Amino acid sequence: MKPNRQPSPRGNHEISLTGLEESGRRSLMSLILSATGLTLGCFSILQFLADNYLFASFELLACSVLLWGSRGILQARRLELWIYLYLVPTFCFLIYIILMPRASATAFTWTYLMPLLSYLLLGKRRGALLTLPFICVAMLLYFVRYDLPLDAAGLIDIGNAILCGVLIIVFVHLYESRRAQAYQQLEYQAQTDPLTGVTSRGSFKRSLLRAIQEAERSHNRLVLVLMDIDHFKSVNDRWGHDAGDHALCHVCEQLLDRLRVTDSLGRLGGEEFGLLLRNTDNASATRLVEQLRQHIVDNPLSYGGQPIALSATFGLAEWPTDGYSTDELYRCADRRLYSGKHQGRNCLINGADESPVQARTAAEATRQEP
Ligand SMILES: Nc1nc2c(ncn2[C@@H]2O[C@H](COP(=O)(O)OP(=O)(O)OP(=O)(O)O)[C@@H](O)[C@H]2O)c(=O)[nH]1
Repeated sequence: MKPNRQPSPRGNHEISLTGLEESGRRSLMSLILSATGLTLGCFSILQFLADNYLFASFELLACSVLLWGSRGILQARRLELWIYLYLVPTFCFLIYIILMPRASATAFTWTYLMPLLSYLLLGKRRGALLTLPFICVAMLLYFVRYDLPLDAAGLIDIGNAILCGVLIIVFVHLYESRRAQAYQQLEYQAQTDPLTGVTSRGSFKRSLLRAIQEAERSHNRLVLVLMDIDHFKSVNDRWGHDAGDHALCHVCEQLLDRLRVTDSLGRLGGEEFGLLLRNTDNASATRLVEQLRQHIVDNPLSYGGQPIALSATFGLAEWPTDGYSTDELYRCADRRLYSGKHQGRNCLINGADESPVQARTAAEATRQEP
């Protein structure tokens, strides 16, 4: 029943990846920076007590930078770059504490943080790519540094260290795969109207905002069209709610058949839809919407072998002529849509005089007749 095709790319998936997922990563990164900063703060006190002043001062400095960064990262522009700038020096430092002159024999346990941090902050693929070389080097250096005997006790020590590291990597890899899948599903559900499969209201409005921002930069025009199916209540009343649901999907299919891949279609609620037509002006959009309107009329829904006639009314607003902000543009298209409803439905209103395009076209044709 769902239309299986949406014009693509819709822009919304991009938004989601840098939206839901990124905001999660951002707050996680902030938390990790605070935790690392506080840990280093504690260690700097211990280093001071151990008269290791140089190291203590370095840790205190790093602690201040990290605590400051934990706030800054919430607004930072290039999140991924900052993640690498945090992870690579941290991993180098974790390796260094295995090698430093008076290092504790248990210092290598810190290397187990590597897979956790990189998978959580970079995801599965990039997390694995960053972790593996660092953890291999760390293990190698540890074994060289401590020269473990190859008797039973030494082999058990080596086995413990390696097995624990491998298990952490496997678990974190599995966890991150599941988490990424769950995020994708969540994003899809948040962006998609479950009945028709077209973009949801929230996602459509975000697309409109982004399209306006892009149009501001590129000095292109764009058109917002609001569409409402006519007398939809009587479809439900006469044929039943299931027929109404089929009618909604059917209309979406008719629209998607004709839209360009750069256009977007969203369900704004009930039987009202929004069309976002990028890089186009009022005149070209009017031609397209007229075709869409006619296409819906010409293709009634076949339900249980019976044809159900459908039609829709459209209100069109062009950016920036009819409104500059999303709200202004939306209000203008909405006013025209309801003006079309009052003027008899099954029509398109595209201009300030608020008369249906069809009526004007027919009047012009009559005037041109000899
Ligand atoms: N089947 C079905 N009906 C829905 C859905 N969402 C809203 N509706 C129905 O859509 C109908 C909308 O009715 P009205 O707002 O009166 O609009 P209309 O009958 O289309 O009249 P006009 O818009 O003035 O042409 C209501 O009966 C809602 O119950 C849905 O998801 N499925």
